[in-house]
Amino acid sequence: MAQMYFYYSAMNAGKSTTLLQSSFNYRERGMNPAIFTAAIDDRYGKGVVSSRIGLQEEAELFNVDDDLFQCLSQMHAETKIDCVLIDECQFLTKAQVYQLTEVVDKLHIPVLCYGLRSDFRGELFDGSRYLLAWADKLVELKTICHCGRKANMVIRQDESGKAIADGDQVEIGGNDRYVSVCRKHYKEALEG
Ligand SMILES: Nc1ncnc2c1ncn2[C@@H]1O[C@H](COP(=O)(O)OP(=O)(O)O)[C@@H](O)[C@H]1O
Ligand SMILES: Cc1cn([C@H]2C[C@H](O)[C@@H](COP(=O)(O)O)O2)c(=O)[nH]c1=O
Ligand SMILES: [Zn+2]
Repeated sequence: MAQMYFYYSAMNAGKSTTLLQSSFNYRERGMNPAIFTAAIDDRYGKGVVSSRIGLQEEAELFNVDDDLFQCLSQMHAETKIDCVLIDECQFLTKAQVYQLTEVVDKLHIPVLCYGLRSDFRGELFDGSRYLLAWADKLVELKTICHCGRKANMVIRQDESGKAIADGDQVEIGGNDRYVSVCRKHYKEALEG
């Protein structure tokens, strides 16, 4: 039976790498994965899933207004899709997470979503909120803080490296703007 998976972590934990490994795995068995990533995350150029380890693959883009059930139904009717892989799934809307559950329940295609659980303020992203609520399987991917503990929080830094407490939820960036840390060091960084 097809299921929906949410692979979540802080930044720099290997989410994109794991997605690209899954894609390779499907392809080497002669199957056809459909890969999507957020249009707003253009760090490596548009329409590509890219991991820090150097792997890359082309991807379809999702915008907040896209109906992913309609889009995937159409793609599946043209060429059979064996699984759906979504990177940066924290940027999905509530409606899109619902549409992806329809892909699982009506089209019987497994959907594997990869993304952040929480933002730099420790708040859930909308996509993550509904994936945590509706996914069949929740899988935590781990990265480590400078102290050796599991890093489950992310600090956003200013130009001088100081932790920022407030701001827009979405600000695209990489290791230059964000650092994954454990909860203890997250609190210490914000307390200054
Ligand atoms: N050259 C490298 N060789 C092996 N691992 C690397 C290399 N460069 C980065 N990494 C590791 O890759 C991981 C980040 O992978 P990535 O898929 O980009 O993460 P995420 O999508 O979760 O932000 C980190 O654990 C980092 O240490
Ligand atoms: C914590 C946090 C992150 N983002 C952005 C920054 C990146 O563009 C992505 C996450 O990238 P990953 O390495 O693939 O995990 O999300 C953001 O907009 N707001 C935040 O609070
Ligand atoms: Zn720590």
